[in-house]
Amino acid sequence: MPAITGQQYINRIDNRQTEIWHNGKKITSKISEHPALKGAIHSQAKLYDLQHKKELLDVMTYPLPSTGERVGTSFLQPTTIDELIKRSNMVQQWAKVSGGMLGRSPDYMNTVLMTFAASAEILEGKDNCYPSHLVNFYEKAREEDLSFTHTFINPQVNRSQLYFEDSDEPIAAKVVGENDDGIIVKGARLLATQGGMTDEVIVFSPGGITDKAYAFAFAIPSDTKGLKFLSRDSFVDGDSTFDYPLSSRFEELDSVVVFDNVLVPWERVFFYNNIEVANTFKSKSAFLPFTLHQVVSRQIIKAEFILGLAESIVETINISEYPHVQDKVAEIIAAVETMKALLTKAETNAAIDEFGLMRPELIPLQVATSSFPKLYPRLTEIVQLLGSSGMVSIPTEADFQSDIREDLEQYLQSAALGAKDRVQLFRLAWDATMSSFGSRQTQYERFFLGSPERLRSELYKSYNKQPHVDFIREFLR
Ligand SMILES: Cc1cc2nc3c(=O)[nH]c(=O)nc-3n(C[C@H](O)[C@H](O)[C@H](O)COP(=O)(O)OP(=O)(O)OC[C@H]3O[C@@H](n4cnc5c(N)ncnc54)[C@H](O)[C@@H]3O)c2cc1C
Repeated sequence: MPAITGQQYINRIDNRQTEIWHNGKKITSKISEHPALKGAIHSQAKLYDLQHKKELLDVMTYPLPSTGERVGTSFLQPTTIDELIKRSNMVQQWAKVSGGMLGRSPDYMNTVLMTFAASAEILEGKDNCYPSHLVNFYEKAREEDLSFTHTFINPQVNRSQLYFEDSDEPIAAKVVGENDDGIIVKGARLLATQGGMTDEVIVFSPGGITDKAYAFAFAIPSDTKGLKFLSRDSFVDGDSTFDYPLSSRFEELDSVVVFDNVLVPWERVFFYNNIEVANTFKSKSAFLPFTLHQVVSRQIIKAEFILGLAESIVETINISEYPHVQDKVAEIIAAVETMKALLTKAETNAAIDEFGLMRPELIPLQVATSSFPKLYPRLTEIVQLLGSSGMVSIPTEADFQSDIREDLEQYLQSAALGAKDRVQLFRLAWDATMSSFGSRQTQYERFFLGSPERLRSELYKSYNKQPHVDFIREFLR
């Protein structure tokens, strides 16, 4: 089955017996009908449907050389700059559906898996490493258009550098045994966004491993025996897209993943019991440049969404004449254009890497992704500052159908819009920046790639500063 449709995605997710716990209960209904999950699942289905739109076919899919069947572009291993740009066009096409709010649309993990498989030769000849398993799994995922959640970090128990887990029962997931069929994993991992609403979960060591029991990488179906997704409380307050324009459609949920003596079949183990590989595979692989390329492509759409939102508020209440308002919107414009310029530089300076991939230049992408955790909270703050009391003068759809409708229409009208349209706009601004959904978006942009300080430290370490130091030396001569 090549690139799937939305309905195929929904059927597959519903047919799985995935164990998801939500608000004190195990979900027993169809997952796609559960109030906390249905919005994001149906939005994700729309993404898959775009793969079949005639006019988008060449952006969203590509033909497999072996069979000619069309598969999703996010699986494409690019060998030319045109193919690299095709990848970012595809990411942006999907991101536009949610204004960039679906952080873990399937292209994110498809990209990650694509890079891991392209770099599988790193595992060749190493102890307890199975490069062919990784390549086979990538090909299966590409041909069946599988969707993924992932867990790359350990529970937040004690982050001191001196901490070693010594509890009798594992907390962080570790290998507790192996047999003819595979490895057995027990313990927990964080933080699977979309946990339960994907076909599979991909699990990689968090890095900085000193005990080989924690050194592993594998992928298993979401409904594997013993695997549980413990979801956080939902931020969906209702189905109305007028009242909750974003949370009703794009609430992805985040979950703790519990492995209760889960058997991972050998053919799904990429490596285990190898500390050196666990600590270096991601950094030696093509993971970083291509994942950041996906991330920046999406973040541009999100910044453009915020720009559109801010300017819509400005026009609606007619505040464009004030210099500080122009200054604030210009700040968002500068963010959008800077992010776009960085993406263009990364693509223009792409070059073939050691794995034969057309790799985007890393530094501009690191600059963009290490800036965005600071930029995004500021962009949402600007929306709040421009919207002022409008951000909370937001009656509901039901209010507009009640006896107070005439009052609302009279007193909540604005320079450019009637009351209902104005409130609809401000509810969107509220949901993007102030609701529990909006606050989580800010936290997501701050942390989803790792802590912002670590991103900037990586930029510091990888940037070639020497020419600039030489410049100063020359200058002082
Ligand atoms: C909304 C959201 C969705 C996410 N989705 C996913 C997902 O789908 N899959 C996934 O695997 N992960 C996901 N993550 C997890 C994300 O990767 C982590 O939040 C990130 O790596 C930071 O780890 P942490 O949350 O454990 O923070 P911690 O490491 O516990 O950090 C807490 C604080 O301590 C500081 N700190 C910790 N260690 C050090 C140190 N050594 N030196 C200096 N300061 C330190 C940090 O800077 C931070 O301020 C998600 C996170 C969020 C917020």
